[in-house]
Amino acid sequence: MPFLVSPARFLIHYVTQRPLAFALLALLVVGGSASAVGVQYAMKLLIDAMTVHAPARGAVYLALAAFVGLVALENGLVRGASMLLCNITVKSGVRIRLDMFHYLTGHHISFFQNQRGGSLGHRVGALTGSFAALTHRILMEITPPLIAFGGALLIFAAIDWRMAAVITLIFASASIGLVLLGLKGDRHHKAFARRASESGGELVDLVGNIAAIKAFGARRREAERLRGYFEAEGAAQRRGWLFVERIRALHDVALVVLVAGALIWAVERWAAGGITAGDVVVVSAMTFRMLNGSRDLAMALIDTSQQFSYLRETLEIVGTPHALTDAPDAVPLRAAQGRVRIDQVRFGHDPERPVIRDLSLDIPAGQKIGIVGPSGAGKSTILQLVQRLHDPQQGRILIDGQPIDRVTQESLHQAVAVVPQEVLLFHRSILENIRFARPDASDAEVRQAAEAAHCAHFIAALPQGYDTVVGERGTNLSGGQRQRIGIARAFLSKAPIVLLDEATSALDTGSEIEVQQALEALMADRTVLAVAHRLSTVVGFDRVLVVEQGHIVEDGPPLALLRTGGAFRRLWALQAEGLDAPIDRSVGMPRMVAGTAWRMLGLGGKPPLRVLERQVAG
Ligand SMILES: Nc1ncnc2c1ncn2[C@@H]1O[C@H](COP(=O)(O)OP(=O)(O)OP(=O)(O)O)[C@@H](O)[C@H]1O
Repeated sequence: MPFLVSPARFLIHYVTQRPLAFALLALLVVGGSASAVGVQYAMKLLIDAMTVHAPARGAVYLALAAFVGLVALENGLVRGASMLLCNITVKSGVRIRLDMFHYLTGHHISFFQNQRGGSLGHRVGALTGSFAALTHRILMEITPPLIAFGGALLIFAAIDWRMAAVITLIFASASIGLVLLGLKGDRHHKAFARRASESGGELVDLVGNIAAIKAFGARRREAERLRGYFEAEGAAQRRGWLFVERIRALHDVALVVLVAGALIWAVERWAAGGITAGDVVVVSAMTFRMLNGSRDLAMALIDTSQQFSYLRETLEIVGTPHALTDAPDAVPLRAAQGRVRIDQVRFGHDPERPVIRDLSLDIPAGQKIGIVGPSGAGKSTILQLVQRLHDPQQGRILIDGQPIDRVTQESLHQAVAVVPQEVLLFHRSILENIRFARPDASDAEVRQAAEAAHCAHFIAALPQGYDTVVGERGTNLSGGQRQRIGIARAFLSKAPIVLLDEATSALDTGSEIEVQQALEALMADRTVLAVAHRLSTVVGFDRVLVVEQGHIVEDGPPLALLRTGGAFRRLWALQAEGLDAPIDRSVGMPRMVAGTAWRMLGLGGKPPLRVLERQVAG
């Protein structure tokens, strides 16, 4: 979005979205301010009509009618402007936040990893606030005193040009002096904004980690830590606030002196017969109004400048160009079969230090591939590359013959279902959470997916069944239940390609059996790439890749690899030692996994661990 590059373009973009409304608003503001000037002049006419030697009732009532009429007009126009501004601000606020949500969610995943979620949310809200504040300041606080000043100048010039000149000088020097002084306080306001963002982010972080706070009995300790943030924010706020109050006080002193001076001068001129009593009233009223106006104008200008710098700072973060975009001629992916081809791919988060080196791989549609290897070898990165979460520095990836960087990211993500280790759930009902994978799915389809993913049983036991709200990030469900909801989503999505990233490694024995069964059902008829630490979970797959330092060091059917005694065999031997370990010593559930592997191998009867070992060892 090009308008995110500068505050001025941001403002202009949203003002020009509603040209008629803003034009009408400007008319109302100008009309209201001009009426306010007219009120002052009508007051002079009224006093003059009353203080001539033989007052004519008609002239007095005419002036009175003009005075009252203008007061009513001014108030009517100002109220109309306020109501219209309220309407525009609310509508623009909705639009800005939706635009920002759309833009933000287009950022690369690493953008969010480097930001605090709470702080980003705060900033999106603040953009709306800045737009509202700036339109209000410019239209309601800067325009009226400028028009009042122009009108007053005309009236003063009609009475005495010297007075007009003096008043101009006073108004201009008071406004400019205040703005210059006020801008010196900018550092206080910036410090306050920074502290407020820090303490807001800290609070969001704490609420997000409430389970850890309770688990470690850290409420008191964290409240003390939070006190530090709040007090620092409070001190910064006090410094900025008091700075503004000192400027206001200075202005008040100047105001008293200047109003008194103008009034004495006007009275002297009246005594000398130079001006009328009405002139005296209008001079004193307008001087007072203008000096007050100069303070309001200066404050509004200072605030506008602060809002601009805050807006600029926010846009620099939120408006960062997207790192990964759809190609201009991108078309939706037509993924019917789910064949995946990785062709000479080289990728590194830092291009100088590749994580994946010259990786080539052809996965026919429907094939199930297990990716194993030591930690940090690049296994998850391969899955990320297939989802186009990163673009390789060299080579390309194709799905059903279409390069994934030439298709829309949305269609790609719809063709690839991911079941991660930690399934992310929304604070919504189970039904909505499963349906998230395909919003147009009927209730019956959602239920079918849940049944296929072995969820139906535990959902039926929940208080409101499918309508049960799962709690923030699904905390009301167990890890295994969350995992099966993730699998139900993948079922519902009908994606021909499924990526499993350590989908079972965090589960206990009981959960793993259910999840494993759900996964087996999901994998049927789909192309599967599964990263697994537990080798037994991939022993029934068509093919296993052993990845080391971004290379494929072995590729073949798991049993054949086990017999040849290479890298997979070595990894297996290492884990097989754990198979005989007692359950409570083992991490997870080796015995159960071995059982699953036994079934996957199509071997009947009881899966004795040593027998399994011997079987795969040939
Ligand atoms: N966002 C990132 N920025 C920089 N380096 C990263 C990032 N994510 C991963 N890496 C690095 O890339 C390498 C491969 O990571 P990857 O997660 O693919 O390994 P893995 O084989 O899946 O490991 P594990 O089995 O421990 O999950 C690691 O050295 C890791 O530190």
